[in-house]
Amino acid sequence: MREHRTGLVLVGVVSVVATILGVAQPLMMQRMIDAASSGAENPWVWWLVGVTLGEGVLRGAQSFVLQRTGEAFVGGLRRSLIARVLRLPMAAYSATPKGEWISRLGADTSQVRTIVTSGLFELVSAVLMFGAAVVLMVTLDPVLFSLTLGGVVLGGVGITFMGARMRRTSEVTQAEVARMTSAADRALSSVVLIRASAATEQQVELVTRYARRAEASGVRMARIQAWVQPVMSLCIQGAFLLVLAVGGLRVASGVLTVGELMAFIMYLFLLVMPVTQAMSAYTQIQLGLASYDRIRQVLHMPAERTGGSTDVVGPTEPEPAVVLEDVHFGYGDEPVLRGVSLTVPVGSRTAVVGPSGAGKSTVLALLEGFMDPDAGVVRSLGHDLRDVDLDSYRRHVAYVEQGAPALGGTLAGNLRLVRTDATDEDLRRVLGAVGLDGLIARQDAGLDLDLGDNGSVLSGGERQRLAWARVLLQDPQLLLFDEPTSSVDSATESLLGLALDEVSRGRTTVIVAHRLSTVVTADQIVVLENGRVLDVGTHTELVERCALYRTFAEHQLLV
Ligand SMILES: Nc1ncnc2c1ncn2[C@@H]1O[C@H](COP(=O)(O)OP(=O)(O)OP(=O)(O)O)[C@@H](O)[C@H]1O
Repeated sequence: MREHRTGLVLVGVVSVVATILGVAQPLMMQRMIDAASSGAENPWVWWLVGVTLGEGVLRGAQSFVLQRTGEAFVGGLRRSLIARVLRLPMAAYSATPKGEWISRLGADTSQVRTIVTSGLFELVSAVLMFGAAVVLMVTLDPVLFSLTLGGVVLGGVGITFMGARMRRTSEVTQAEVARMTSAADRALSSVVLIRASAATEQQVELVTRYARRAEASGVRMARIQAWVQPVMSLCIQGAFLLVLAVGGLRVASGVLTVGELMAFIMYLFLLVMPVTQAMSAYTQIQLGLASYDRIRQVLHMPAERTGGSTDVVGPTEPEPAVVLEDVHFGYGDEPVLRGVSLTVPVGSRTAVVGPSGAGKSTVLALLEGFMDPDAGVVRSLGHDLRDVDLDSYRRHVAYVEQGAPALGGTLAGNLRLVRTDATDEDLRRVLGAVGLDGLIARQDAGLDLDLGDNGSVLSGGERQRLAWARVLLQDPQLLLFDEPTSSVDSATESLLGLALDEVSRGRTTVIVAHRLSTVVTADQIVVLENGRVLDVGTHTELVERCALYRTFAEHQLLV
C-alpha cells in the first residue's frame, strides 16, 4: 500500500473538500429559507448552486483517482502473485491443483480490487460525511440528535455482526469456486481420455457438484445480505419518523426555526447516506479481505530457492559430469531413493533402467534441482546442486520430459523458450536438423505456426523432435531425457533414435530408457530397483551377470 500513498492522500484531500462542500449545503439552505421568510436580501441561492456543482466535480475526481489507485494496487498484487505462483518449488504443483492457483489470480484479485475501488471509496466518503453531519446535527438540536443516534447504533451493531458472518461465508464460496475451477481444468486437460472412456457424464456431474456447492454457499451469503437491508432500513426509517414528529412539535413550540428543522432533516439524509454506503462498503471489504487472505497464503509460500552462491558459467567440463553420493529421497514419508550412488563421465551416455516406480524419473528430477535430496549429495557439472544458482545451472542442462510436452503458442515461441535471442535462421537450422522443416511450410504460417493448447496439433513423434530441436538450440552440457514408454512404430523409433544420436553427440547424456536400441548403445547402464542401484555396466556385461536386466532385455525392455 505504501507505494500508493500519493494517490490515497490525494483522494483524502479531495474527499475532505468535497465533504465540506456537501455539509455546507444544508446550512446554506437554512440561511436561504430563514432569509426568504424574513424578506431580507438573499445571495444564498447562488452560493448553494455553486457549492453543489463544486461538490459534484470533486466527487468525480475522487472516484477517478481512487479507481486508478485501486487498479495500481491490484496490478501490483497480480504481479507478485504471478511471480510467486510460477516460482514455487515443484512439489507445490503436485500438492495443489492448477485451478486453485488460477482462481486466486482471477476471481480473488478481482474481489480484492473492490476493497479499494468501491469499498474504500465509500468508506472514506462515509466516515467524513458521517462525522461532519454528526457535529452539525448536535449543534442544531442535541435532543433530535439523540433520537437519531439510537437508530444508528442499533444498525451499526447489526452490520458488525453480519459482516463477520459474511466474511466467513465468502471464504467458503471462494474455496468452492476454486474447487470447481480445478475440477473443470482437470477435465479439460484430459478431455481426450474422458471422451474415450465414455466418462463425460461422470465428469459433468463432478464439476457441477462443485458448482452446486458454490451456488449453495452464494445463497447462504444472499440470505445474510437479505437481512442487512431491512434491518438497516427499519432503524433508519424509525429514526427519521421520530425526528419528523418530535421536530414538528419543537418548531410549533418555537424551540427550532423551520429552516433549522429543514437543515436537520437534510443532515439526517447526509447521515443515512453514509451509513448505507458504509454498510455496502463493509460488505465489499469483508468479501475482499476473505480473498486477500487466500492471496496472502500464496504470497507467504516459500519460492524455490534462488541465487545460490555459485553461478554455473560453463561450458566447463569437470570430470565426472555427474555424481550421486548415497542419495536418499522421498516425496513424503515413503522413501523412493534409498542410497543411490552413481558416476556419469563427461561426454558419455548413461541409461537408467529398472521396473516401473523404481525411482528413475526421480533421479532426473534431482539432477534438474527440482528437489533437494533428503540425505547424500548430488554433484552436477562440478557443483553440489544445493550451492548453485538453479537458473544459471539449468541454462546448461536440457531436460526432455516423457511425452515431450510443448507449450501452447507458436513454433518460434516454443523454441525461443531456451534462447530468447535466437534468430529465425537459428530456428530454421535446428528444425531442419531434426527433420521438422515440413512444419514451417504448414498453413503458410512459417515460424508463427500455432501449435494449439499444449502442442496438440503436433503428433507425438513431432513433439519429441520439437524437443530435440529445442535441445540443439540450447546447446546444453548435460542432457536429461525421460524416454516415452508408449510404443511408437519402428520407423518413428529409428527416426527418434537418429535424432537422439544427433542431439546427444558429444554431450553428457542421462536417459531413463525404455527401448533396447537406446540402451545397447549406452556407455553404461544403471539398473535401478526399488530405489537402489542393483548393478552398473555395459549391455554385454549386464546380460551376463544381472538377472533382472537379462529379463528386461529379453522382453525388449519397455520397463
Ligand atoms: N510428485 C510425486 N509425489 C509423490 N510421489 C511421487 C511423485 N512422483 C513420483 N512419486 C512416486 O515415487 C516413486 C518413484 O517414481 P518415479 O517416477 O521416479 O519412478 P520411475 O522409475 O520413473 O517409474 P516409471 O518407469 O513408471 O516412470 C513412485 O512410487 C511414484 O508413485
